[in-house]
Amino acid sequence: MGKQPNLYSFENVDTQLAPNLRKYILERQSEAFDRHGVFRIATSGGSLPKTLAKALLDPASGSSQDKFEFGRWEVFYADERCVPLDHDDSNHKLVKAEWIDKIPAELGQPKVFTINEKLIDDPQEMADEYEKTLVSVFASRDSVKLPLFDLILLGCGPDGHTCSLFPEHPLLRETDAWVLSIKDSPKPPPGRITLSLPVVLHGANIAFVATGGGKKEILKQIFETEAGAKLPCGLVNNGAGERVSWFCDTAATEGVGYPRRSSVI
Ligand SMILES: O=C(O)[C@H](O)[C@@H](O)[C@H](O)[C@H](O)COP(=O)(O)O
Repeated sequence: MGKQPNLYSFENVDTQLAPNLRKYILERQSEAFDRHGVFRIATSGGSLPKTLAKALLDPASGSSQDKFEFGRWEVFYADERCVPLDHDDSNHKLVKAEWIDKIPAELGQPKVFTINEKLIDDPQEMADEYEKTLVSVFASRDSVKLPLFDLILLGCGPDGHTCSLFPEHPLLRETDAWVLSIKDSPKPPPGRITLSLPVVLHGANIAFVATGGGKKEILKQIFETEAGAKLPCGLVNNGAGERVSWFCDTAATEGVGYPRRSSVI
């Protein structure tokens, strides 16, 4: 398939998608440790954290020799809602409840970079501060043009959005800032911060997780139409090519003509 994104499609999420996603993430972890001794990931919210939890923590998903070393992970948010960290709309609250809080002590604890909840009324200020956090971790903006995440884990909205980058929104044209704010998100809540498209495209690896029949129409558009290629998910596919992998179930890929793979090699 050359420089094209990989589209993996599995009959079953628990017994097939999760173990394959586990294998994929273990490989990315090992590459990252070789690269710089830590594994830097960014994650979205939505339905992703629940599926991710199955890949990361369900013993049925892999052999005991293959271990995640969470103590060497740094976890960032690809997008976050401007709400307190204990609010039901918080992506951090969801991610924490789904897997971070469930990590067995012997596997270590990741370092998690949350938003500053004191800034929830000022999304731009929050985005600027989160960008400063990235700058402090990924070195100065002067020397590093874009932060290099080892893995960016994303969802795909029914309208083709990803992170909090929505179709035809002016934020898609932002080329300077690493972290952007949005006050008019079509998906509630309206105030959010998000990684910019150039930061997402720069990721060493980008994985989408999209499951269920509710995703099939948008996947057909993204993979098969010119209009779909211009949606945020399509822009990631086109901009990052073979660094992009989609982990889907057959309900989501039904009718998609693009070549599908059934296991991570
Ligand atoms: O804050 C959010 O809403 C998410 O981070 C968002 O980017 C999500 O990943 C997509 O909307 C897909 O969500 P679903 O997987 O629930 O459809």
